[in-house]
Amino acid sequence: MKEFWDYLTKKLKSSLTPVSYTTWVESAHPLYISGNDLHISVPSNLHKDYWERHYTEDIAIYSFELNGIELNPIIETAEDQAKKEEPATPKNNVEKTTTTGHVFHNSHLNPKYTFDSFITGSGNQMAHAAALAVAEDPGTIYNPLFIYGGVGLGKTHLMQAIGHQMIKLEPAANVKYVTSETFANDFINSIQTRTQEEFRQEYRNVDLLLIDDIQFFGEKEGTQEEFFHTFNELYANSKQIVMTSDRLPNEIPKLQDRLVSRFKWGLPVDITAPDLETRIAILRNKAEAENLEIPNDTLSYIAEQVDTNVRELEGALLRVQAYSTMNKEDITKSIAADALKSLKLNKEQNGLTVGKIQSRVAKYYRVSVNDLKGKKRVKTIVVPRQIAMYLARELTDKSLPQIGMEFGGKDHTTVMHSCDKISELVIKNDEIKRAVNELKDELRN
Ligand SMILES: Nc1ncnc2c1ncn2[C@@H]1O[C@H](COP(=O)(O)OP(=O)(O)OP(=O)(O)O)[C@@H](O)[C@H]1O
Repeated sequence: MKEFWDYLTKKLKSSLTPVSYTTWVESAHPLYISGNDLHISVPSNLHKDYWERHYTEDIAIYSFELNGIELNPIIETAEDQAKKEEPATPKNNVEKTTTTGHVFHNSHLNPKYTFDSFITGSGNQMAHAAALAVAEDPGTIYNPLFIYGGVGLGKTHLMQAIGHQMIKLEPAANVKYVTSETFANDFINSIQTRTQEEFRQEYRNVDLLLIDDIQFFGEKEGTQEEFFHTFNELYANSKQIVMTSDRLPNEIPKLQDRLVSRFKWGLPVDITAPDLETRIAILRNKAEAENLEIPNDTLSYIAEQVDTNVRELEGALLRVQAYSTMNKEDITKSIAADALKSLKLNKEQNGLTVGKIQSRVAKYYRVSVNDLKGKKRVKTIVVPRQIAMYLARELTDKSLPQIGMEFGGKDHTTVMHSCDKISELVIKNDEIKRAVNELKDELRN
């Protein structure tokens, strides 16, 4: 089995890009041969699907080439194996390495956002595999691909990596990346300048359409209508569509049902916050790219300080770098601690807690803190409760579920809805705007 596996992987390696090889092949392991069946272990259903579609024939051909037997692959995930009685042989854990380097040029894509520079970990493994599958086989299986998750977790990076990879594999491919706002603005401009036909040509003649932050479509009826037709046209022509959002399609307020249902046709994959090991790997990769010499204990220290968001993690590294340059000292754990002290203080907002916010808001609106934490649905309590949640989100670094917990164990979607509602009212309603500003000033001092 080992001889065949070495033979197979060598063959596959010569025909795949390094990132495809690492993702699909290195993550798989042969388990055992029973009769002519070769059992292979893969990390997820996505990998399974990929192996079944791409390598079944290769395995038969190469096994025949090597020793005259046509092996038939049986691809299994850990779940499949757990369901069976057959004991699986232990897997070798192949460590994953990534390299930085490739830079491609396309006016809409950030050259840094490639698969090579994207570190995978438990929070994004599924999204990464789906993105790579789409880049290699656009418009076929996962169409549309819908990537969702919290702020700064790599959605844009992954989405653009699909664009780069597709251009790399198919240089003539027409790839278009836009934010949902740009799409909306282009559409409005086309109406004003009577160039709707050009607009349609531009958006409907692409091989891959990447639309970032689709949640902002919610408010815009006309744009949704136009996007509906763009979507249908691309879909009908088997062109790939990839979207990102901070939430699932059905959680986007005011998104038309027909779009919600279309967005669910393909595959929704989420990205969650990276664990400590992934954060360290991201920092190490970034440090290498910037030619920074940083000891491992210091990288771990920085990764421990910032646990919510990759953008902030990168910011922390830059801060440490700037601090060490300013003080003309090498980057060490103690330099990192000094550099991040102010960041920590800032984040703690001079001891501002959700509890404090609740008491101030309760006092302002002459309701009780228990009312804010409770379930009463009367307007005189609902609005202050929503404002308190909004301020907790704005002024502390607590996550949506953490805030929900402090409001009597409410769900994170309730907090999200409250924050959206108040963000909207702050623009439309002068009274709310005044209250929010006064409370913010009071709480900050
Ligand atoms: N897994 C990762 N490996 C390497 N870099 C990453 C990873 N995840 C995120 N980043 C980096 O973190 C930064 C923020 O990522 P990105 O802009 O893609 O997040 P996002 O989820 O689209 O955020 P937003 O919700 O604000 O649009 C980028 O510089 C990106 O390169």
